[in-house]
Amino acid sequence: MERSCIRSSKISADDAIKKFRALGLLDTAYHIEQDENYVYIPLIRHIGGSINHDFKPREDVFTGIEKDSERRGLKNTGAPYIRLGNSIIFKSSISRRIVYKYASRLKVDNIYVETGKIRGIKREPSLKLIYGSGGETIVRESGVSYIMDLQKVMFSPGNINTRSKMKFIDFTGMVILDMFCGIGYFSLQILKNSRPARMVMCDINPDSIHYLKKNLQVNRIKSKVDVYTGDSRSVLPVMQADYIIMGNFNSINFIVAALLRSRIGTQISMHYLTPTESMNSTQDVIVDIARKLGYVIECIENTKVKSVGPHYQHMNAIFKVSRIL
Ligand SMILES: C[S@@+](CC[C@H](N)C(=O)[O-])C[C@H]1O[C@@H](n2cnc3c(N)ncnc32)[C@H](O)[C@@H]1O
Repeated sequence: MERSCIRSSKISADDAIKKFRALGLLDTAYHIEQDENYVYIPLIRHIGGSINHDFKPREDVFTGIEKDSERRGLKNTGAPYIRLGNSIIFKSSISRRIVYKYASRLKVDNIYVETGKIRGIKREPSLKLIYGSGGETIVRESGVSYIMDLQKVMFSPGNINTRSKMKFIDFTGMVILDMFCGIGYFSLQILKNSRPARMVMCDINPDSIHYLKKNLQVNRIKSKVDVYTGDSRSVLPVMQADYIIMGNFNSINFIVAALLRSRIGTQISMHYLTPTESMNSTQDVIVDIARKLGYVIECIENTKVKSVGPHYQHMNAIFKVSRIL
């Protein structure tokens, strides 16, 4: 259905959505949509700079299912779920008798229910398959296909902006180290859009490495890549990287391994979890830790990725090594 909307670049979409929600202009009856380059934010009316876009109404799925289910006296319709490619994940249990309706209306192959938290350092999801045969899910995002088994490896839809941001940076000719590569969340965007001289990738979860290798093939990556399975503090080779990606909430515990593989000018993109009240100061603590280890680093960017629960923030800071003492 044609609606007014603001077309935003992926990098600024989060801020724009927040702004229009705060102004009461976001039309929540429609899905926010995206294509290769832009995010389309539905608005309740025309404003300066808005354009028309064909949106899918949110109610389609729910109204139909709710009507059917009410007639049959069934509960938990309209339960929150997230969609990842050809699969959906319900946050809480749902009557098995209406599950197939979601499958047919949303045209998905697999339906899972979250049974607990993401487990351990390998970040293994706790998902129960309640519809379909499971196995591989394919998520297409910003021109990259991510293949994975959602019961074996995690995929955070909330990190979309940080992943797609990678495609706007030119990494041509650089040596990149991805210390927690997973299935290639960040590095596939880089490899698809730039031609680094070398990409060294590591993850401790063998299932992630299995899907990473598959994703490198499916996305026809031609650059030189070296893949390591194990703890990035112990299995990584001696090297000097131009850019280091640390996509792990505990990256602070890996700072020695990262600094040892840096040189003057290296940029380190570090993800970390911090209490909300420290979200603008934790980066200074990291600078101090590096200093004590003999590395002068400066924080050149510190951005919020997403809120994690009511009191914590997932942040991404970029540090530049300016001196080695
Ligand atoms: C939070 S996940 C990455 C999520 C991802 N950034 C996204 O966008 O969805 C962190 C990854 O670090 C890996 N990991 C944890 N400890 C590790 C270690 N010591 N060495 C290497 N990889 C590790 C996990 O297996 C997991 O794949």
